[in-house]
Amino acid sequence: MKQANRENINDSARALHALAKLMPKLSSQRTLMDLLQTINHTFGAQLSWVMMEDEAGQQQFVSTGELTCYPTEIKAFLASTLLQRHHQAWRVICWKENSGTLIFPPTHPGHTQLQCGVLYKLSPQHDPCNGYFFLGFTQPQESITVLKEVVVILVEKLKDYLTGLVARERTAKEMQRVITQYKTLFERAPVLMNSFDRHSRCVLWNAECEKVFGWTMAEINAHSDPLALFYPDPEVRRRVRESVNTTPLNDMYEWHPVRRDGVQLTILWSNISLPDGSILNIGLDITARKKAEQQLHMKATTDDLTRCLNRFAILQQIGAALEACRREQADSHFSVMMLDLDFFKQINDKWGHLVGDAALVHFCDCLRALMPPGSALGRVGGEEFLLLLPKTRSDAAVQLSIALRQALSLTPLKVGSRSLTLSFSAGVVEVCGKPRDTSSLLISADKALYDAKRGGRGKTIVAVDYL
Ligand SMILES: Nc1nc2c(ncn2[C@@H]2O[C@H](COP(=O)(O)OP(=O)(O)OP(=O)(O)O)[C@@H](O)[C@H]2O)c(=O)[nH]1
Repeated sequence: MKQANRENINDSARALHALAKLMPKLSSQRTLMDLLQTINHTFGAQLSWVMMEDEAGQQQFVSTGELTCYPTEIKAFLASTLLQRHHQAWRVICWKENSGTLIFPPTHPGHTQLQCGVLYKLSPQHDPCNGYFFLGFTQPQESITVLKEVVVILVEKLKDYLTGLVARERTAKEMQRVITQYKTLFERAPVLMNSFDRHSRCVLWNAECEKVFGWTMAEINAHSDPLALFYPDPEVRRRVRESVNTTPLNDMYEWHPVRRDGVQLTILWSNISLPDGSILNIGLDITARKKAEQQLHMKATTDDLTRCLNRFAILQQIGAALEACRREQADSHFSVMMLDLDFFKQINDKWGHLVGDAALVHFCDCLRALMPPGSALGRVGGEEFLLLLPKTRSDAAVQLSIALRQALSLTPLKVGSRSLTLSFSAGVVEVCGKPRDTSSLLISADKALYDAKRGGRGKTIVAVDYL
């Protein structure tokens, strides 16, 4: 009897010693599986498991040891009549023998192998750490009642870890949810989003970027200077780099990066420099919108037949030239020439309306070929045109009209096998010093043109009254 008591005391001492050694290892840095393995190893157990349930009813089951067991077996065991009957009452239960018959079905090796076990109910329901802890042995444990007490102390300590674990998992889940949300937003947003680190390596490149530019992130990073793929001109690259701001801007800047196939795009970019030296770029591809706007502007300012400016657009340009002259800007003198095809009604009547149209186009083509850079041609009426010649004196304008007459006679309009030589009259107004307004300028040009017509057509007259 004394011998048995001494052995019991030794067992208790061993168990307490093991517990003391184990305590420092219950570090929150380890995984639950690691912890259970350490517990098994410390107490010489062949099975340990933890079954936990969170507020959402989601169960987590971790088991380790020489004996394998599954959540279904444990659930059935926990729901067993005995445990349910004592649902409220018990905190810790220990089985001295045949605990395997309670837990495992007869076909499971653990059914006969598992002898002793201690089951601990972690906390009441709805506690953040709600669940069960089990420690089992395949060998009979003389000191099982001592182990039961040791498990009580152990689990109290373990609970701190498990509570932390539950909180960490909840935070991790929430973070994962937020990350997934942002990732989805980043990936699927119909805006361009990318980021480059401080070594100019692309670290983020969303699906819209790949779709719009045609490059994958790997392809971009294979290039020594990824920015050069989009902006081949070093000067433009320098300006792009300079545009990066440390704070997000309300305004976005318009840039014209090149697509993989060489097509130039119009993108509105907001480039933000982040504290770690990386750059986040958010952009909007407005290439199609810009093109539509340009087409609309073209339509609103161009004459359909001759492709020169329409009345509204050429008068606007003449108005702007007068305005510059009014502000006495250097080199703001200019000439305006009003041109009108001679006997155009007869061309229509003799050759037909289509040939009349072709004559108008031919006349404009010949004139365009001679126009100095910066000048503008507009159609103001049926066969009447206005030519704006910046920094041009009236004698140079007259010379231009002479050159045009030569060109028209050298290259008559071909109509089948026949040729049609066009003739025109013109009135020139030179503007320098303090000008008047557009309408008085046009009246002067019109008068000069009228004089040219009355004087026999095919000539150019300079309006002297305007000078
Ligand atoms: N084919 C064609 N004819 C046009 C167009 N617009 C105006 N016309 C015609 O141009 C002719 C202009 O005739 P007029 O104003 O008498 O001038 P003109 O015959 O050139 O005579 P002068 O200017 O005095 O030399 C008219 O018959 C108009 O119908 C056009 O877009 N296409």
